[in-house]
Amino acid sequence: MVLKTADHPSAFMKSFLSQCGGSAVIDGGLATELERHGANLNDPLWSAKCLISSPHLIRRVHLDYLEAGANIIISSSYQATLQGFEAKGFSKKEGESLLEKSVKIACEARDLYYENATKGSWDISTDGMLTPKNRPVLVAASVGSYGAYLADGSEYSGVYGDNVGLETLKDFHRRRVRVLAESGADLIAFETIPNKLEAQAYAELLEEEGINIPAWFSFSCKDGTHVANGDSIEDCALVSNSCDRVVGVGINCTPPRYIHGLIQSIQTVTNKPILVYPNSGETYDGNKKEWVPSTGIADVDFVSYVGKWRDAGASLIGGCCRTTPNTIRAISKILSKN
Ligand SMILES: C[S+](C)CC[C@H](N)C(=O)O
Ligand SMILES: N[C@@H](CCS)C(=O)O
Ligand SMILES: [Zn+2]
Repeated sequence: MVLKTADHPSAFMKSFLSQCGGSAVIDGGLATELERHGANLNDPLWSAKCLISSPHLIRRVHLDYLEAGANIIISSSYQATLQGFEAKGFSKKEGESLLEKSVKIACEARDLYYENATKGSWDISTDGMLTPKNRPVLVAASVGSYGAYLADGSEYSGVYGDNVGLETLKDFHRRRVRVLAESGADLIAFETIPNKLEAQAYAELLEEEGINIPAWFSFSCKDGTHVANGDSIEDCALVSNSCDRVVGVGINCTPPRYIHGLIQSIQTVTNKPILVYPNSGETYDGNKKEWVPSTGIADVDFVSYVGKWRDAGASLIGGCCRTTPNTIRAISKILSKN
C-alpha cells in the first residue's frame, strides 16, 4: 500500500491512521534485537555501529517487526550523528551516506515485506490479524537526542549543562535532520527527547530548514507528569503545537507504569495524535551500557496495559528498549480487535 504525503501534514497522519483501522502499531526495540542477534553495541555509536559492521542484521530486525505487525518501522539512525561518525574517522560525506543508509535499509525491508506478501495468497492470518498485502507501512527516520550522542545515558537525565543552549542544540542537529528529511523516509521520529529545550530546538529547525516531511516528538519521562529533566510533560507537548509539521506527540523509552497518566496530561494541551512506545520498565546504566531490573513496581505485563492506553487516547502504540517482536505481535493482536 502506497501512502502519499498529503498537502497538509495532519491530513497525512489522519489518513494513515484511518487506513490502519484507527490505531497504528509502532515497532519495538531495534538495538535490543540487534543485541539478541549477537551485535556488541558497547560503543559510542551504539546501534548505529551496525550501519558499518552489520547492515544485514538491521534489515533482518526491521523485517521481523514488520512480520510481527508493525505499521511504522524506525530507522537505525538513533545514535547516528555526523559528529559521532567524524570521531570514528569518517568524512562528512561518508557520515551523510551512513545516515541515508539507515533509511535505505528500512525501505528495503519494507519492499521485501511487500514482495513476500504478494507471493502469499492470504488476506487474513490464522489468528485473525490482517496480513501483509493491505497493511500500510511507514518508514520513520530516527533522530535521537543530543543526550544519546553523549553515549552516557544522558537521554534519561536531560541535563546537558549550562554550555548547551538552544543554538548549540540546533547546530548539532541541523545537517543531520536535513539529510534524513531528504533520504526517502516518510517522517522523522524525534525520539527520547529529555527536556523542553531540545523540543524547541527541533521545532525551530523544522521551520528554519523548511523540512517538508512530517515529524513526531517523543519524550523520555521520569514519572507520570514530567520528562526526564523535570520539565512538565504539558509544557513539552505544547511546543509541538507551534509546528504544523509535527503530526504526533508522545512518549518513548519510559516505564509502562507512567504511560497512562502521561497520555492524560498530553491530552489536556494538544489535539495531535498521541503515540506511546514504552520500554520494558528496566533502568539503563549508561556507564556499563546495560539494562538493570528496576526496584519498585513491576512492569512485567506490558501488553496488558495496551487496551487502557488506547482507550485513554493513544492512537500509535509500540515498544522501545527491551521489547521484542513478540511484544509487537501481542500489541498488534490487541489493536486489531476493535
Ligand atoms: C536509549 S539508550 C539505551 C541508548 C544508548 C546510550 N545513548 C548509550 O550510548 O549508552
Ligand atoms: N529507536 C531506538 C530507540 C532507543 S531509545 C531503538 O529502538 O533502539
Ligand atoms: Zn528505548
